[in-house]
Amino acid sequence: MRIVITIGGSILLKEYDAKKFEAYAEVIKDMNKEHEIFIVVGGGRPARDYISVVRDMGESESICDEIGIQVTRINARLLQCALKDVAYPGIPTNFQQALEYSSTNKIVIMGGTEPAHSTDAVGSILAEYVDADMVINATSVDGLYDKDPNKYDDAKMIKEVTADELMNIVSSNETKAGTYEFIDKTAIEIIKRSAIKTVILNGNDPENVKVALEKPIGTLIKN
Ligand SMILES: Nc1ncnc2c1ncn2[C@@H]1O[C@H](COP(=O)(O)OP(=O)(O)OP(=O)(O)O)[C@@H](O)[C@H]1O
Ligand SMILES: O=c1ccn([C@@H]2O[C@H](COP(=O)(O)O)[C@@H](O)[C@H]2O)c(=O)[nH]1
Repeated sequence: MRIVITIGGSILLKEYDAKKFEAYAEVIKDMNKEHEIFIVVGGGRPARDYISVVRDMGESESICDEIGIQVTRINARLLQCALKDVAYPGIPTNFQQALEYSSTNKIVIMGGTEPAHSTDAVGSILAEYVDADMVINATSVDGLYDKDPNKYDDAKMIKEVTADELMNIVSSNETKAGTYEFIDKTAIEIIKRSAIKTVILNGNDPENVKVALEKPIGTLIKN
């Protein structure tokens, strides 16, 4: 299978050390024996911190997004370091480059592309562009809930959802730089039109990404 894995910066940089990058590198190398893997890395806390500094300077949301993109590319570079020579040694800045780099049979890792969406959208567009079979979105919660589980104790997890239902749940979310929480609307629109199987799961344990290939885990976005 051709698989796009999006990994939240919130997971990789939770402890600010090499361990999570190295743990992901092992899982990705293992999956790469049987599958063709593309990775998209998010910005996490560092992206939010930098965006906040630039916003305080009065810069536009697009400039704030651009700073966020730079951070996602640094995070992608860190994962590339952990994967060593099984990863392609460049970070694509667009989808055509990603496809070109993949022709080397190396694992392609990228961050953001252009302003006004999150790396979740990058993962969905990349999956459509390279005709992937599946997207695995590794985030910091077990999956989609009917409301933010970090704010509401009674939030209930949802195991399956359509793109339209998901859009309703996140419809009130903000669309400012660094605030594309959980999943953004662009990502959902692409998932809907491409109909590529997408699973959102808890990536704090990298092994969960492998589990998604074997059995239901997290939230499945169905057609
Ligand atoms: N309905 C919801 N279901 C699940 N999580 C939600 C929901 N609404 C908001 N959230 C929040 O979304 C967060 C996960 O998304 P977030 O964008 O922080 O992480 P990420 O995509 O994994 O990483 P990053 O964007 O930092 O690279 C959770 O911490 C949770 O609090
Ligand atoms: O293609 C992209 C990717 C990211 N951004 C901006 O960067 C931050 C961090 O990315 P996350 O995926 O949310 O971790 C994001 O909030 C955007 O502000 C972007 O504009 N375009």
